[in-house]
Parts: sequence; C-alpha cells; structure tokens
Amino acid sequence: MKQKIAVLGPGSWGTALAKVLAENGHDVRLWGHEPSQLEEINTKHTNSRYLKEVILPESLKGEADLETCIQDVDAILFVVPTKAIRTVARQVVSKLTNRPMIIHASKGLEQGTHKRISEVLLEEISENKRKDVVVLSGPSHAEEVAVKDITTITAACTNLEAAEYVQKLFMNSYFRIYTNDDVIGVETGAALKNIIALGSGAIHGLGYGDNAKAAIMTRGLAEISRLGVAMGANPMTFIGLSGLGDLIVTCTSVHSRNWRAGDLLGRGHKLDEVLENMGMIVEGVSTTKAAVELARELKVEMPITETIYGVLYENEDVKKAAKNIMLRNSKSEKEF
Ligand SMILES: NC(=O)c1ccc[n+]([C@@H]2O[C@H](COP(=O)([O-])OP(=O)(O)OC[C@H]3O[C@@H](n4cnc5c(N)ncnc54)[C@H](O)[C@@H]3O)[C@@H](O)[C@H]2O)c1
Ligand SMILES: O=P(O)(O)OC[C@H](O)CO
Repeated sequence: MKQKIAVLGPGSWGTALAKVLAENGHDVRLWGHEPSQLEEINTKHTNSRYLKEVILPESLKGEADLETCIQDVDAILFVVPTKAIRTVARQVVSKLTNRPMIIHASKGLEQGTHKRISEVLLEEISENKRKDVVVLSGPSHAEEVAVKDITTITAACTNLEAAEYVQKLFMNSYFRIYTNDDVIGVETGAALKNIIALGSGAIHGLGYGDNAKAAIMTRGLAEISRLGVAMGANPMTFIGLSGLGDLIVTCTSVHSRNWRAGDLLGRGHKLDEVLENMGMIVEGVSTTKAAVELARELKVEMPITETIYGVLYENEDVKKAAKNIMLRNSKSEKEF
C-alpha cells in the first residue's frame, strides 16, 4: 500500500533510499537544511553534490520545512550523521501530529553516552508519539543502490511485524531486505565495521597486500563480535549482512569514505586534511573514540580499535602502529 514517508538527511544515503522508496510508488519527501540542494532536487531532479549523474524520480520532493515534511506521514526515516541524530529527533518530536513508524539507516555510536542510534531515538521520541523504531543496515554503498545495482540489507526490530513493514516498503528487484530481531547486533556491527574499514584503508595506503587485508577483516570481526556480545548482541548476527557483509563491502570498496580516509592516513596525510577533503561524513573517526571508551569500560580487548585510536587521537605514527600490533603478546585464535 502506498505510504507517505519523510526522509531526513539528503546526503548520499538519504537520497539513494528516498529514490528506492519513490520508485516503489510511495509518496516521499526529503528534508534537509541546504535550500539550494532541495531546489536542485525539485527542479533538476538531481543531487549532484552527493550522487553525481543520478536522475531522481520526479515524484521525489525536497522539503525545507520540517513540520510540513513530517505532516501526517506513515514513517520517518532518519539518515543524518550520528552526531546529528539527537538534535534532529528533538526537532521532530515537537512537530509530530500522528504516530509514525521510526526508521533509521545511520551507522555509529553517540559521543559521550556511547548509545546506539535506536536508543537515542527511543529516548527522544516517546512511545505515544511513534510506532516502533526499526534499524536499516547492511552492505550498501549509496552510489550502487542509486544505479539499481543488486543490494541486500537488514531491517531490525524486536517487534518483527515492524521490521516486516519496513521490509515491504523497500523490497524490489534490486533491493532485497531481510528481517532480524537482534537490534543490538545489527547496530553494533554497523557502527564498528567503519573502524576496521579505516584500518583496512590504512593498510592499503601503507602498501601492504591482500594477506594483511584478510587479517584485519578477520581479526576485526573478532573484536567487533567481542564488544557486541558484551553489549548484549547475538554472536550469530555478526556473520550476517549487517556484520560480515558490511565489513566486506566497507573494507574493500573504493566507494567507502572510511576506507578512503584510512588509505590517505596510510599514505601519510593528516586527519584534519583528510576529513576536510572528504566533504562527506566519515563515521569511523568518532565511532573509534566511542568504541574505545566503551571497550575499556566493559573490559573488552580491542587491539585493532585501540591502535586506530592511537593514530587518530594520539598522533601515533601509522607505520609504527602497524608494526606494533603484529608484535603484541602471542595468543590462541580460540581466545574469544
Ligand atoms: N553513503 C552510504 O553509502 C551509506 C550507506 C549506509 C549507511 N550510511 C550511513 O548513513 C548516514 C548518513 O551518511 P551519508 O553518506 O548520507 O552522509 P553524507 O555526508 O553524504 O550526508 C549527510 C547529510 O546529512 C545532512 N546533515 C548533517 N547534519 C545535519 C543536521 N544537523 N540536520 C539536518 N541535516 C543534517 C547533511 O546536510 C547531508 O545532507 C551515516 O551514518 C552513514 O554511516 C551511509
Ligand atoms: O562510505 P562508508 O565508509 O561510510 O560506508 C558506507 C556504508 O556503510 C557501506 O555499507
């Protein structure tokens, strides 16, 4: 059934997801705070800063006024960077007139609180103002979804009916959605893979080969799972789309902003310079800080994440860091 949907965040991912929804016949409005970008979406049907050469459906409307955008919608999809989730949720809650389904497709952990995004949304949008909160996550670069390349991702909610509602909204011949009830596992896999992608890019930038890439992905998955399980996740979720699947795509694709940022760091560029040139969100940088703090608090060993933290926040030399991690005390692969 045709649904009215507000998409908040007209960056690469918000635009690609809004395009899928509009192509599926839904009434979609895309909200952002850059008037010229919304004007471009409405007149030229493009969003050239984020998705070059992609033509958007004419039915997809850009909307500058948040209140108008969320008026009477069946669902609201949050796709702003993690650092903006709480602020945007607060803006939304004061303007809600009905009880929409809340969906989010962002990947990260909140700075300071270390909360998952769905936790922030549940905290800010009280139950009487919304239906469930559903997480959308998996191996999916916006650039490929926007040209209808085949993609599979996960819709997660403890209420499977809500996850199935979201599955139906998005499913089509190039975009396949699976459901999952392990929200913690799906969100932690999504957030933490960006840290490992930074490392995988750095390894490439330093000139190491495929063995090193396989090593960081495999041992990275081990530490993602360790922290995720300590947070309450089902370990099996980490070999699914939102875990291993997303780790593979982010650690191997040139589309990945996290991988590209890591590659530049490996080549000796400074973090500030890398982030300035990227022009889009690189979630792994702030997630590294939140993950290290959380791992220390929960007493979970995360040597790769700690090493990347040293490079990002303590000015450690990336070349030396790569050597040092290889020379840590020997251990068994079976130690979880
Ligand atoms: N790009 C992808 O392929 C992809 C895929 C899956 C998930 N994600 C996740 O989606 C989230 C968004 O990523 P993206 O790639 O679209 O980022 P982006 O940098 O391309 O775009 C971010 C958008 O959010 C807007 N924004 C930022 N702060 C805002 C605020 N306070 N209020 C309103 N709008 C604000 C920006 O104007 C921009 O339109 C991230 O968490 C990312 O990890 C991205
Ligand atoms: O471009 P990245 O590194 O933010 O990754 C995008 C998506 O999360 C890949 O699934």
